[in-house]
Amino acid sequence: MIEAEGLTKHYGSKVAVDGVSFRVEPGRVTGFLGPNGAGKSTTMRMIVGLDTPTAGRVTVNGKQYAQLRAPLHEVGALLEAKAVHTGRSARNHLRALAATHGMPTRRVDEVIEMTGLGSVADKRVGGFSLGMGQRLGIAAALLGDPRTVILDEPVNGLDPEGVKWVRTMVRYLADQGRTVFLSSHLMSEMAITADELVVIGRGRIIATGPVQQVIEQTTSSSVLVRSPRARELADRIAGDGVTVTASDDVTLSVRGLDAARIGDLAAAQGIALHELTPQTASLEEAFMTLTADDVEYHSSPAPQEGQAA
Ligand SMILES: Nc1ncnc2c1ncn2[C@@H]1O[C@H](COP(=O)(O)OP(=O)(O)OP(=O)(O)O)[C@@H](O)[C@H]1O
Repeated sequence: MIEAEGLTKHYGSKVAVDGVSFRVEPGRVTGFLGPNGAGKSTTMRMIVGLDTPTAGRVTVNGKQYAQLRAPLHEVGALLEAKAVHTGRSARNHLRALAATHGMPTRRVDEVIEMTGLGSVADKRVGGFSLGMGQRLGIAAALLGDPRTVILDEPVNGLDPEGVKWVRTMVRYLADQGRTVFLSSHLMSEMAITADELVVIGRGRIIATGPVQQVIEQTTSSSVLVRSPRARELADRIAGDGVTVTASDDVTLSVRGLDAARIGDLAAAQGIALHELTPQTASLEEAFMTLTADDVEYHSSPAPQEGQAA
């Protein structure tokens, strides 16, 4: 279990993480989701003691990282998808890590097996593809058989097979009862991979909870309506809690009323409908809605939705 309380990090005048509180439970895959620069890496670095909080605290199984007696058995982390530039083989790289931390050599063979590195374990790490490098990073994170696994953007730059492998791996680790916390800036990926979400923007928590719940809370569905008397219909139904956007003379997008109610209201007015289609926002749209005000740099100004014509 990871618990953050009012966790804050300033770099000079820059507020990278701004009073975040959240819990990451064991036996679940928890996605840490946010746009670039949101504060994910900084938060993860604080969890494993690589950065010191300016305020607040974060604990793993009730203790701050520095207080853990055997940190590598408690927490394993893959923090940067950096290639290991070494002429060593993967096996020797892992053996060196294991020896440094007093772990048995047989554990190296186990993690090589777990991460599917068997066929390349004796090849030079310097020649590894990004995908193989990620597997090696995960193998290193798992060396201490940690109860908590933290992976920063583990699927970044991977091909579809590599992405699928990471997904299967984190599920396997969570099913073993471990706490699994992985970051991503991709909602679509997290929706498939994670059970729970912690969504962050500009250093602040925007949403937490089961994936489906976060999506439903964010996704405001609308109804596409076509009618030859669209403007008249818009005037009749727009009002408290109902937003009507006209894209042309015959087409409306209605929020705040379901399709059946719009159909009934139109029928009561004798207004013919040529189309009545519920629209559900995609996952990416839900994420964009969540983080719209929180991305550090907009590539272009966010479009404004117009009110009823
Ligand atoms: N060492 C540092 N010194 C100054 N500013 C930093 C430092 N590390 C991070 N920042 C800033 O803090 C903010 C949060 O960065 P962080 O890397 O934690 O975000 P992130 O969500 O992991 O994004 P990304 O996916 O782009 O890495 C950014 O504005 C970043 O520029």
